[in-house]
Amino acid sequence: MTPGARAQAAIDVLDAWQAGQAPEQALTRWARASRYAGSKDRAAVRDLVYSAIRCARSHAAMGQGDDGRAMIIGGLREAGDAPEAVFDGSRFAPDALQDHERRVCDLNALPEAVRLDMPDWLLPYLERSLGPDWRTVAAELRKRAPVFLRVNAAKCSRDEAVAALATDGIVTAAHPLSPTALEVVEGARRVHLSAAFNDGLVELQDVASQAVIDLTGVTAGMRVLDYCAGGGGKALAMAAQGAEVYAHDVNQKRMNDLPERVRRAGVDIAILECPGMGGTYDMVLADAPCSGSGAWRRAPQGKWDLTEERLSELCNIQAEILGDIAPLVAVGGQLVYATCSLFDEENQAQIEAFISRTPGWKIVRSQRFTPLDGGDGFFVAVLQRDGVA
Ligand SMILES: C[S@@+](CC[C@H](N)C(=O)[O-])C[C@H]1O[C@@H](n2cnc3c(N)ncnc32)[C@H](O)[C@@H]1O
Repeated sequence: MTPGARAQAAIDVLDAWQAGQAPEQALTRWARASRYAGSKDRAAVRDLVYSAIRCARSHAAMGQGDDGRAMIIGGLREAGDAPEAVFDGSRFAPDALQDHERRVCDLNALPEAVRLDMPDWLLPYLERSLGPDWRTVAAELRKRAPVFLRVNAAKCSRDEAVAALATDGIVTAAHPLSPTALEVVEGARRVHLSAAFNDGLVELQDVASQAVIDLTGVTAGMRVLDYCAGGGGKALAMAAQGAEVYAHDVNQKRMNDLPERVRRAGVDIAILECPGMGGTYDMVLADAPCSGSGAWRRAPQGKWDLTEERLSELCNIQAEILGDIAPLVAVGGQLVYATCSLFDEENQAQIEAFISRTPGWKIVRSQRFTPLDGGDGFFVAVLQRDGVA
């Protein structure tokens, strides 16, 4: 496909997104209807679409409109490319620029929320939660996230994983945020096809997500319940440390891929429908449903979908989950609460509210990561239940 044809495809997908389709669904529909598109074309269209969604407000403004076409024009302008070269009206390419679309608009001249690609209502939340860093963090969320791998300590060392990945042309570098983390420097699209991945030496997992597991202090032999296991990323990381891991999720379907991931990793994880039936645990992890604001580089549609009402609903669900899991922690055991949110309401404030309404608990440690640390934004708090185990 020509650059113009790829741009037109991205415009169609973005228009479908604006009409209410999820980006992945819109991309899949486009790909099914466009059998001529090769893997490089599909990857290029996906990149255009996700860059546009991350920067939807600013790029639309820079493209003098509010639709997919304007977003792609604006994106080209921010990248320093001339939109006229792509919007030339040739076969399969978008129509040539209209007069109003030729007006150049500088990113720095846009209002703050537009320039930072945030809904207006979110700015005070970001400022309150992140302090003086908030603008830098918001600007970072406009960029594409790096790809990280977790080395499966149950199967190999970090150096062995680096060497195995290199045989498939995947270049990685150790990341300082976690001793298990590798950042993919070259060949990210080949990871799924590599022998290292298929033999379970590595898993795709954000570096901050790995650092959260490091901070739990999980050790071999610990009986651990992952109460909100989802795809099982954190459950797998804890099992790789030798813990006896039980996985639960209110939505069982979210764990559909877990048995295959467990097999690949060469670990054991028991899937539980009713975690209360299993007695108490040394550690219960709640990687709670949240705004996902720390991961808006990867799932940027989330920042446009979130509303104040939804945020407050999520805070209520998190408080409920904390109340549900507290009795599952053994006396003297630990409750680990984590979110991939940047907002204080879902993080420290949530934990402080839990401590103040639930006697018998203390905060052992808590930490927040932002994309300025390299990975996704994350929060983790480790709480201890009073008493002798
Ligand atoms: C952030 S995701 C978990 C991601 C996962 N831990 C990982 O590392 O891949 C949150 C999960 O919590 C689940 N969830 C939501 N409400 C829940 C509840 N009340 N009890 C248990 N799980 C819940 C959701 O289905 C979702 O899979």
